[in-house]
Amino acid sequence: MNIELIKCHGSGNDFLLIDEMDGRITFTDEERGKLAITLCNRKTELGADGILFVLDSERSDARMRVFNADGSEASMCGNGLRCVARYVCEKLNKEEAVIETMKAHLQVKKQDDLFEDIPTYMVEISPVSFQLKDLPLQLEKETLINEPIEDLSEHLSFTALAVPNPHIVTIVEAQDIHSEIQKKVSEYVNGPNPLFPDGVNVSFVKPLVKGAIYVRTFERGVGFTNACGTAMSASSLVTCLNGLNEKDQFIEVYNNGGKVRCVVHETESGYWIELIGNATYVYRATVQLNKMNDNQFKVITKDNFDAEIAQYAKLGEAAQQFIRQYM
Ligand SMILES: N[C@@H](CCC[C@H](N)C(=O)O)C(=O)O
Repeated sequence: MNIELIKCHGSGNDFLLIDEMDGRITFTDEERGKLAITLCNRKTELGADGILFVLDSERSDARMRVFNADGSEASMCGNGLRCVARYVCEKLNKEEAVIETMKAHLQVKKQDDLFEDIPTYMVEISPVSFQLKDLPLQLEKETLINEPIEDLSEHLSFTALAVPNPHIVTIVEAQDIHSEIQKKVSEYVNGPNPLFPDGVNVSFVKPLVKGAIYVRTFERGVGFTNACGTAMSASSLVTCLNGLNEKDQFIEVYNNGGKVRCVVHETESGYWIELIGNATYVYRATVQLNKMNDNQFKVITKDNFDAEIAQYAKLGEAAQQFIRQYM
């Protein structure tokens, strides 16, 4: 079978986007997981952090399902949702839309370009929960806010939250960002362990100046990525709770793939976060897939979005220059 796909990224967190909306192509869940393992493999011509499947939705404009590179399905993906937002808005010729995800129907909206000629979208990150059962994190307490987790580290304090995929966030000094500790902690909580039966995304946050933070994330089901949208949203919220940033104000979130902008809101029903950033297309490809032969595949056509790639490289360089001043 032939599959048409778009390689895209949000802050260098890259995905293969496959449209199942028009019914010409559809997969079972088992096939989606296997496809993610095969096509996301970095040793192949494609390679990505995950696959975004775009499907029809009964209530919303479209539905997104996200599979990590290891074949596991995630309940949410912020950077991926921006790419899906662009794809769906352009397909339906709309400026805004609602996308169904595993646990919520979320607003997405085209924004003014974050940087010259960079297609930019806002996506809603919600619901947010601090209940440990929602991650899950198996500790004898209901929440964990700025507290050590004995098995992980003697000096780090973590906040656990689901947005709604699971995250732990710690605010650190530059030396912790550059040390091996994040890798050690992340591999522990994403391997067989008594605390996180489903694994967890692990973010180290370094405040840069008021209104600007740097976030590095080890993603469940992937490993270290250039950026993780839900993690940057969760981290922005945690910095507000710690008095480092303000609600309802822009927080510039720098990462190894560029930067996004978050705004934390609190309403009667809880917190939600605006995640604003690029939705960049890298190439459009046709892939010939042999399902009968272990998903072996061949890339038949590949058309690069050269102008978009070049423009994003400028944003990436400006972001890295900013980070270097403070780290
Ligand atoms: N990269 C994503 C999150 C993808 C899912 C995550 N690895 C998980 O398993 O929860 C993002 O941008 O939010």
